[in-house]
Amino acid sequence: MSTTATTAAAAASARPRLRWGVPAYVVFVAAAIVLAIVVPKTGYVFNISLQATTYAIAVLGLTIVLGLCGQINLAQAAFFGLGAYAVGLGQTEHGLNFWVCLLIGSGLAALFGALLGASTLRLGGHYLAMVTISFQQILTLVLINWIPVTKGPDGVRAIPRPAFFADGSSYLALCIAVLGGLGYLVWHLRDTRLGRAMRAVRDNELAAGVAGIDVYRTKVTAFALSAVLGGIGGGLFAGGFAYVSPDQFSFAESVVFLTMVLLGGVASPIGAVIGTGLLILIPEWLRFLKSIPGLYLAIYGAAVILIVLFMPDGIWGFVRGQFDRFKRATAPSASGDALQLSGGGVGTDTVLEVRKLSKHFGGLKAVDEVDLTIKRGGVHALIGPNGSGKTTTLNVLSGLYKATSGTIMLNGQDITSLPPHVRTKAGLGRTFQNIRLWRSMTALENVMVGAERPGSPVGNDPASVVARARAALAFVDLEHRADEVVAGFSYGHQRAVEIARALASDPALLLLDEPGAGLNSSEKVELRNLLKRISAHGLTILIIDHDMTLVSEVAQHITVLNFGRRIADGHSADVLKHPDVIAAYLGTAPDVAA
Ligand SMILES: Nc1ncnc2c1ncn2[C@@H]1O[C@H](COP(=O)(O)OP(=O)(O)OP(=O)(O)O)[C@@H](O)[C@H]1O
Repeated sequence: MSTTATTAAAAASARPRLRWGVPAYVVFVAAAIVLAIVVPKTGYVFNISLQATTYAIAVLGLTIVLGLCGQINLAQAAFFGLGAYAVGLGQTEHGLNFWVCLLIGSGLAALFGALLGASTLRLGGHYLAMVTISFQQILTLVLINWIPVTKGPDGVRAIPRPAFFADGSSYLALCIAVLGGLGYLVWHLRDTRLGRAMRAVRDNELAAGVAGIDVYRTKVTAFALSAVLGGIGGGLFAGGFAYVSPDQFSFAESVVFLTMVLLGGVASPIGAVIGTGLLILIPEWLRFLKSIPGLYLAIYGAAVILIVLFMPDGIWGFVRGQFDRFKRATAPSASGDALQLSGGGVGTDTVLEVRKLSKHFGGLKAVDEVDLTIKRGGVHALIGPNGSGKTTTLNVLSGLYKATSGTIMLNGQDITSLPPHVRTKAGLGRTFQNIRLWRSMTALENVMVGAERPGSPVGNDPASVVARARAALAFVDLEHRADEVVAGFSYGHQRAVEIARALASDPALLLLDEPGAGLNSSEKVELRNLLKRISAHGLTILIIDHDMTLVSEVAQHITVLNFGRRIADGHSADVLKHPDVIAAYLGTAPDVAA
């Protein structure tokens, strides 16, 4: 996803919830419905209004898949078409009820949306865009060529509207009500567990997986939801215009949908509605120029380019930015509760048992038959010179790399072949050498995702999740910055939020990859105190760090790697005096010992 879209999302994340927001929204939608019913409309105004309303529903879908989840979808017109043809053919050919057809159309769109989302298992970025374009083209070809079923290029005519909404005004009012309802749901989706998971996937997929989010399922869900909205919009479109044909659902229309959401602002459903309205109205406003060949298109194109150029976050992103400048800071609320860390519960005194773990990259043995036993409680350090295999070991432990061979047992459970989010559920928490926060989200939202991991002690109760996240932030002395977007935090504070996110998940074992890297001396003192506090709460830590002062102060046990092999293991004081360790750190070739 683009940086600008992320910035827009950041601005949206930072906004305080307005108490008058919901009533104002309801009044606005109600007013639009009343207008649709009472104001007499010519056929022209009706057509424009109906097109804008049904298109806006489909564009809302893009707010989910692109705005929230960061996945490109260039097939929204195909889902729109699926809904439209289901309503058209279902009623005219099969005598089905309008609502049943709308349901079938949305269901079909959801199914194909999920299938398209399934391709994200292997594809992303440009390749994903190509897959969505291919799907769009296939659907267009099917609509044109499968004549016995789709009626081909002639399209489907005389599509009826549902009873009670047969006249234009009431049908338009129905469409506005559906748009209003769906817009409300999409607006609130971002603050649900699923919405936070989508935003986490958008901002940093790797961190999302390690925080316990099923990244793949989240993307598939985003695609399916987006497609459902496309299907509903298309179904209502078909009923409204009574006629559908393949050219209405071509790739060009998918590009129009995408332009609409980018123009209005991808981060918000309001942006989707604004973008849709404008892209439908601008050509109408410029209609008088059509007598001069080419001029109309040139001005239309220039207007869109100028808006995108000067408002990179879309029109609504720009407007929000102006409002946010005058926004008063909200007073942080206190959690009241101290963070509870169970330390992984009871069981054997061994938290992690690693046997003959290897990770090879081609001919390079980055980790070579390493044994590691971590006892419950206390701090265990994994040290070694640059390139000795420490981070690779952590990546294999947390499931980011597949082990070449060996076994990993966490609390007696074999986790060797589990995906990252399932290992997190099993009790692993971790931070990264290069901080991986979700930068457009607030500190609180980042930590809430940690608290929401599957199997977490707070379950699904939103109030408990917030309370635990606040308690975790208080633990790292950052509760006063809970509602700020983390992109503006200092390096030290970002590290602390990352640790709070891992703590909130109540892990059995906390893996910290060079938490001291990049910190100044006072931040290092704070880090040392924090590690001691965590350890005092009974949570077991495996830490990688190059700062031997920090390691010797906090760790009771040290394992040393060199060239991917374990060269020493034991109590800190003994290991730091070990001749092989001294040789490895001074650059002398070691005698490898088990
Ligand atoms: N994805 C990868 N593909 C190929 N080689 C890799 C990959 N990741 C790590 N390596 C190699 O594996 C070896 C161990 O790297 P690793 O990052 O685990 O070392 P490290 O001990 O963490 O080093 P540092 O202290 O500098 O972070 C290095 O030679 C590195 O180049």
